[in-house]
Amino acid sequence: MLLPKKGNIPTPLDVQRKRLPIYQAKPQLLNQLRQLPSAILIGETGSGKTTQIPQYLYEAGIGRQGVIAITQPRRVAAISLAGRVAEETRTSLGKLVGYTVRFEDVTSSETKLKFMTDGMLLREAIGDPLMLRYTVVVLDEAHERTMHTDVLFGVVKTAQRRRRELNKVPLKVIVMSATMDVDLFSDYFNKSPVLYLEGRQHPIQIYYTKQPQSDYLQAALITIFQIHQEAPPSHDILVFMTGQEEIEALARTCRDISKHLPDGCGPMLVIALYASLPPAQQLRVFQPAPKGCRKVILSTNIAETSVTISGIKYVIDTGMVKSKRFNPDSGLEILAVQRVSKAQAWQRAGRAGREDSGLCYRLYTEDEFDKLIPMTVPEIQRCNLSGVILHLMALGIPDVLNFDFMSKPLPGAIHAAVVQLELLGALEKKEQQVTLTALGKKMASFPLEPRYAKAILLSPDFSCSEEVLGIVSLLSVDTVLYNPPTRRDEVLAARRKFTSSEGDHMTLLNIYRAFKKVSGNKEWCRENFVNSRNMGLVKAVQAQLREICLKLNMKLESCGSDTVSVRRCLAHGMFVNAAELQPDGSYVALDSHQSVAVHPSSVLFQAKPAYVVFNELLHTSRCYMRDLCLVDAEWLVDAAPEYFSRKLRHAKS
Ligand SMILES: Nc1ncnc2c1ncn2[C@@H]1O[C@H](COP(=O)(O)OP(=O)(O)OP(=O)(O)O)[C@@H](O)[C@H]1O
Repeated sequence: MLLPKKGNIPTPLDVQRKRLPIYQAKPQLLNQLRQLPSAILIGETGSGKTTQIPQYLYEAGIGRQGVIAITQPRRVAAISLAGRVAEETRTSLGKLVGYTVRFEDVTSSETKLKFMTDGMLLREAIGDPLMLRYTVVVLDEAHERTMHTDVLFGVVKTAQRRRRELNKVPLKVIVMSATMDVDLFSDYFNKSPVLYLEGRQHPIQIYYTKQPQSDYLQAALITIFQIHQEAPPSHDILVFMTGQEEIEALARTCRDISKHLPDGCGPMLVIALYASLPPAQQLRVFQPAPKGCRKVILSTNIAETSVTISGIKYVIDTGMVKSKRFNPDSGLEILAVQRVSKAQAWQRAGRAGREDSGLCYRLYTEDEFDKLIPMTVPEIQRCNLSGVILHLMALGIPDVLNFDFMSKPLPGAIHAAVVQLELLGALEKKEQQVTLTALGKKMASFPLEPRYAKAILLSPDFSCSEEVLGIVSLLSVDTVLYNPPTRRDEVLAARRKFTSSEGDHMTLLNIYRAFKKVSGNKEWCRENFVNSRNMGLVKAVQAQLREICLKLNMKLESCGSDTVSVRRCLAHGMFVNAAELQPDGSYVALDSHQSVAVHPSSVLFQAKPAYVVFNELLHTSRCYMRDLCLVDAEWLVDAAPEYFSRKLRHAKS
């Protein structure tokens, strides 16, 4: 039962639902959606697309034979939206309305409206490529163009076509966003009609800076406190920034400053929000601040789309985002801070004005805004594709190299991914035909990058599965260490106990072992600058990975103090990211021959070993390798003999 029975008194939520711009269009929308196999739906942020469309469909009996899936690029959105829709339908979460995200499934056999991350729907499709459980798939926030969303577009389109051919229950596809390239989407989904939703509920005032800002963090800090001094305390602030370290640092500064404000300035509750926070921690942003206290949320782009955080009146947009870029010539993926697109800027502004009128301060000039690219470049055109290709092969897509991508990956990127997967032993090429090997099939069972999956799968050969599982779990979480700049000497002293001359992976493993020895004792974590929340998440990830290993009948052993075995195993998984020390003290990435440097945060910053493997490249003033592990050249040659005999010779010549 979704709407109140006749005679029931409408609740404030019912009243709110009816005030949404989408409500006016409901009969007409349902009429069209009932007929159309696919539709593109465009409506302003906050018009009610995500929360209402699934309910409207269900109420009207559309797709009732199965489940209506609503995908979101981010888990925090999937969880909070499911909560909101459950509330609106007056049902308990997990019954009629549920959600599925990595590590969490809050659904039951009764669930008909299922919010999920696009990655989860993609994983489900491995076991059920026709998606027979679902009658409708709503692809929300399609403009985000994450790797998963783009692959999902193709997978959903294929499932829809195959179901028609096989005379199965049809699959309805609805693609939604406030900001997208409608022609591109419409063409891709067989010239689907585009439905436009008129109007927005609350106005949003946009302000630009008069001059370009050289230091957006400083500008953000000043803006936060200007608002804090002038606006009523119930008006909360949401600030968009680029990453965890920056957010934690600004949060500390805000907390410090807010202790010394003049009388008349109320208290401030500063909350950080970024992807690697444990889910419970992320959901704190949705709780109201105590009365008289202003909530200031410092967030990465994870709060950019779909979420409604009640109380937010002000949005401060630094205009910057940290995202990946891929160079298919070098095969290297780089994480870099860059300007947002116009679509992202509009989404950010759209987080204000959800419950009332809002204000958005853009910390850049109007001229700078005009120069932003209109749409975010799809991830598929700027990331390493090896994970996607592996996934598509596991889905049984016959001709992966010619997969029907909405936007074609860069020429060379697919080739680079295939070469990488061949090197890892996941694919074989026979007469132009690429097939998944037995190892590749196993690699695809892990929700991890192929190189980590490979290291885990090889770990029984080195009798070090427990250690490798621990390390991969540690790497799957943003950071488990606190590095407060004001307490640098204390941090260094505390870290020294765990520092391994064998590199960052082994150092992290030492810390993780010590953490487990004291059973995660909070006091110990504080003294050692360890983030106990993130460590808790590491344990959860490890448990999930262990479960997958057990399903694959792997023998999980610990190698105790034999760290050489662990490093050998890592070298076998991560050899594509290897670098060699040059006579002049610099490093060269062996795959691309690009010049790279050791990041100052690495324990190997001073040591300069001859060979290392690294996790990722970070591009700031230079191209830095982050998270390094000391390896022997012999192990690299062992891992990929032909490849390294070529590479090492080339690097030396
Ligand atoms: N968790 C919530 N708490 C309070 N109000 C909410 C919540 N979720 C949604 N709303 C209300 O419902 C409105 C519509 O939200 P909905 O997410 O459906 O919009 P949308 O059109 O999908 O926007 P967007 O494109 O920004 O995701 C919001 O503007 C807000 O007023």
